[in-house]
Amino acid sequence: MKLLISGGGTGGHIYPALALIRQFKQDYPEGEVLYVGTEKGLEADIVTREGIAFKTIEITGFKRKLSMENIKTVMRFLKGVTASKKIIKEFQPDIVVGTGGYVCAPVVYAAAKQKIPTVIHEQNSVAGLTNKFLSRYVDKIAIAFEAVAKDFPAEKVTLVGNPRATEVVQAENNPAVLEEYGLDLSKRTALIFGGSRGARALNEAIIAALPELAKKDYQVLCATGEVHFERIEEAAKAVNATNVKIVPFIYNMPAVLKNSDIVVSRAGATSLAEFTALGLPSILIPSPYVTNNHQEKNALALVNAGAAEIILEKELTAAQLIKQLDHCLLDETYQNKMKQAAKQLGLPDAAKQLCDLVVGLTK
Ligand SMILES: CC(=O)N[C@H]1[C@@H](OP(=O)(O)OP(=O)(O)OC[C@H]2O[C@@H](n3ccc(=O)[nH]c3=O)[C@H](O)[C@@H]2O)O[C@H](CO)[C@@H](O)[C@@H]1O
Repeated sequence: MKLLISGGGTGGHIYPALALIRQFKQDYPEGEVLYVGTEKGLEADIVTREGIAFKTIEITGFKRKLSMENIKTVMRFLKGVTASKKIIKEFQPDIVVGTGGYVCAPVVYAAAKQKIPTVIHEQNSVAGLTNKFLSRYVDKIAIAFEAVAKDFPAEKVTLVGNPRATEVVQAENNPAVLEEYGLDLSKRTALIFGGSRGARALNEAIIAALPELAKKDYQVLCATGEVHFERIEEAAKAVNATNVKIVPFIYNMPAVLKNSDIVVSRAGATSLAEFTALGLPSILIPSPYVTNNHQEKNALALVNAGAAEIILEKELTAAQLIKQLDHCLLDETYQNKMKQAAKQLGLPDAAKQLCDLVVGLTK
């Protein structure tokens, strides 16, 4: 059986694809997989590290405003469809899956036009532009939040959750993983990251919080994203914050998540699926720069259940961040309540459900 999968731009679309691939390989050891992404997206780094066959096409996303750029984007989309058809012809997939991000638009569209069974996975509580476009052409739409069902044709929709949830739950627990980052295993640990590419506002708050954080008896691991890394690392050194470790990106996130006590992050859907699957308390700072403010909606699903706290970006200050961090980390009863509430929301068998849905279409 041959699975062609496409999705990318950011980690939130890539990691669910990788989790599906892992499940597929487990269930069908003879199966073949090809991943199609772009050269510029994070997938070019993340997918190739996993040793998965990887091909690229050239494509850019639509701007919301009418512009010359969009005319070029339409041209690139059509070129992308042609390139995808070529890849499909060579690989001869039995099924094609898209996990979001603009790269999967031409790939999944080309497959659907060639009558190959197609599935898209929507991670968010609001449909992304690419998935909305593709929903007309695909056979099935797998979703992770009940609330997004209304954005799609009802007869195509199945609730499966996010396959990355399964992956983090099944990942081997390595309690010593924090030592790789120079952290102390006996201390409580807060993990901080602004989605897969880092978030400027969160990074600025960290810089301002560093002098206070340096005095805490808990420790912090902060993934800044490539762009902001050096500046923050220097700021941590300047205040001698030895209990705060700064890295650009964490490649072994499942193990790190399993050994953190709390996480501070954006409210990307894949991250939230990980936190809830593991029963990990979180403080969420939704990105206000995303389609239909979907991260705030994602976040509120956790906040309303008592699994997370929220800080709106416009209210984010170093003092507010430290206040909430102290509360969640130091009040054990409260922390345990958050853990239980988070776990209740987790859908840890999502990868199996998605894989069965995908393979079921080929029969
Ligand atoms: C700005 C933007 O458009 N963001 C979207 C993007 O976010 P983004 O790509 O940030 O997505 P998520 O927060 O959902 O997922 C990030 C993924 O990257 C991993 N990770 C992150 C940092 C790191 O150092 N190492 C690492 O492995 C996380 O564990 C997670 O698996 O896709 C999500 C899922 O469709 C959407 O909900 C977000 O709104």
